[in-house]
Amino acid sequence: MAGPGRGRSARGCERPRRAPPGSIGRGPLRARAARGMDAAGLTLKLLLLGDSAVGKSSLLLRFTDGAFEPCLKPTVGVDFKVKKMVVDGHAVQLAIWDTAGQERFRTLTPSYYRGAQGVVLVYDVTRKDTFAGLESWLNELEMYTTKSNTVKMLVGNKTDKPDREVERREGLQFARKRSLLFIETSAKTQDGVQHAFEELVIKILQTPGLWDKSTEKRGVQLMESSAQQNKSLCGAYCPLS
Ligand SMILES: Nc1nc2c(ncn2[C@@H]2O[C@H](COP(=O)(O)OP(=O)(O)OP(=O)(O)O)[C@@H](O)[C@H]2O)c(=O)[nH]1
Repeated sequence: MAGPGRGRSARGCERPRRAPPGSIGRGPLRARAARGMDAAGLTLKLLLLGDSAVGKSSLLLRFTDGAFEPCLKPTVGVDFKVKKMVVDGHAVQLAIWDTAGQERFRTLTPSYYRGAQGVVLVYDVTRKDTFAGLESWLNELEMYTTKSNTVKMLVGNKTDKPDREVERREGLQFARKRSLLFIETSAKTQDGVQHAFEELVIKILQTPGLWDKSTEKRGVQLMESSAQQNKSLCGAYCPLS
């Protein structure tokens, strides 16, 4: 059965994963938080969730660096990247958390979820088990999320591959049933990737109470030591100094 941490491996390559230039990478977190609002405007916390190897890190890499790596190793613990964008005239800074799909690498679960305004829930359209696992991820989300109105987007990834096991209409149906935004993507060809994050941010900005100043005090400092990852993950805001 699929679900948090139970997805089968679908990588087929073992080359070590390198952090791309400019990335905060999979090692120690190097970001420092300041205040909730800064010159870049508002900072929003987004999470990537889904079974192992569905392409969460690849979507993040494509979105933040415009790159794709055919051989990525599993995320261990948590990765974190920042991306600035202007959406509907609003300058926003996205603090995007990439979580490990494999259970054995998931050590900080409740902290990931705290204060997230948006969640990208990813499955692989060529692996039915990752689609079946969505319910477990939604249950986990319900258990740990601290905001009742967190915006959720369902993403069916790897549409470039020929061996599809989940049809678009199945994804759409599931998303409708669970009140999720929905889009299909390919991190490889970049199809739909920018659109997915833009739509999510637009919806967050349209949701009253999700990003207003009352949550500004939640900003915390992210330390350089990897040991600190356990203790000081972001709240609603994670601005960098
Ligand atoms: N063809 C194709 N391959 C992809 C796509 N997205 C990711 N991959 C490949 O799928 C494998 C797994 O991708 P990752 O991005 O590491 O998956 P993940 O969900 O972050 O995995 P965990 O870190 O274990 O949770 C990698 O070898 C990627 O290159 C895609 O859109 N198309």
